Amino acid sequence: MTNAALEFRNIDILFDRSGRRGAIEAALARLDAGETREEISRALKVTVGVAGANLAVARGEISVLMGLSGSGKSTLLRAANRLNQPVRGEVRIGNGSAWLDIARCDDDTLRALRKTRIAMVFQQFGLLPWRSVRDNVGFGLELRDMAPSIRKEIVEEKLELVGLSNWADARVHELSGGMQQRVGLARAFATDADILLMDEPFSALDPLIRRKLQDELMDLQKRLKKTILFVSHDIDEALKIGSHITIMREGRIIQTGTPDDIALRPVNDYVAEFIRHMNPLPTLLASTFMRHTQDLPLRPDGMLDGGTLALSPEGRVVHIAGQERVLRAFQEWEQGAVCVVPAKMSLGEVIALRQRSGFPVLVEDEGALVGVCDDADILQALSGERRYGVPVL
Ligand SMILES: Nc1ncnc2c1ncn2[C@@H]1O[C@H](COP(=O)(O)OP(=O)(O)OP(=O)(O)O)[C@@H](O)[C@H]1O
Repeated sequence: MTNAALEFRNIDILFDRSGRRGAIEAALARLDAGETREEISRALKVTVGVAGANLAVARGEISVLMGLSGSGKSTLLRAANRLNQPVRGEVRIGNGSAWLDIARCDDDTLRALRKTRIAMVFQQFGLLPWRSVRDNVGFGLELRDMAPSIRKEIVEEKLELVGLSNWADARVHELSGGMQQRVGLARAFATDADILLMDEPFSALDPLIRRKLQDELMDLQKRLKKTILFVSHDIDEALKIGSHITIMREGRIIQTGTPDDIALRPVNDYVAEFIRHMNPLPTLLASTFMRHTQDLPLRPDGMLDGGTLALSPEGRVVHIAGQERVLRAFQEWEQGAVCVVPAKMSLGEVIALRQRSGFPVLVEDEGALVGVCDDADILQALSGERRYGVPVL
């Protein structure tokens, strides 16, 4: 990938529990010979944290590492700022026109990268409880010896960004978990690092706050265009915020793809099993479960004829281009209106519109009619049949 901000190439990360010289080399030889993590652990007391990982994270995207506990997500993430040192492979970061290998660069370069390019947000916030919110947000800048006046300006701006301006003088321990996590976000944004590493930053929060912070993160990311590598063990979170998702199992990458790739084209049963447990309502988009117009029987009266939206009796089509207009359409609801929705509308919203209107929901893309969602399509999407060809039950 040419526009990658961060790239892992053939990464192996091993942890030696034996203390014996040569244990890592012996483990690598067994790994190359195809032995499993379990076999290597038993024979040599070496844990394979990550094996043969390749991943490119594009500039400005949120890339999510996803998998069960112990699958190697945090270990791979931590290689991005060398909190974990790979025994083989490269961790490449773009540096103007050249590439730097974080896994092998000298300590001064590493320190500089950590100060200016890569910031980390931890699950447990990593805040200093005795300091004020303001001083926590400015902590990274303080370490960089930034002049207090400039620091103050940046800190105020980031506090405003995460909606905590009124809490600047409070001590961190006075804040709720969700607010503390916002302080963590503001601190990461304040460093001006272009790459953010986030290790399950929201997992300690209750579901409502968690969803709100996910929305805020997506919004901030759109505005600030950071490159974010995000660890999660929650498939719904991954599908919601990730532009790419990487599924890991026992230290290995099983699949990397867009949310659609993962949800609609899982490479094996292991990935499909995750998808089986996702909540499809906010995740599946109309484009993924509609029936395409070319697959519909054409009607001589022209109702679904021709592939454009000039298709229904006057005043009975409601154009809905986005969330805001869905809500408005709900308020000014015209009974019996046929809904035309964009291809990016979620299953949950399509169901609500289908329910209100009493008609199948039509799907448009760039002004052309591309598909229709009727009850059968909706039920198939809910049951998982349309997603990967296998019913849930
Ligand atoms: N510093 C370490 N020393 C020894 N073993 C480690 C170390 N860090 C990770 N491991 C091991 O590497 C494997 C992968 O762990 P890792 O923390 O990356 O998994 P994870 O997918 O992030 O799990 P979780 O969701 O529970 O955080 C595990 O077997 C773990 O015990």
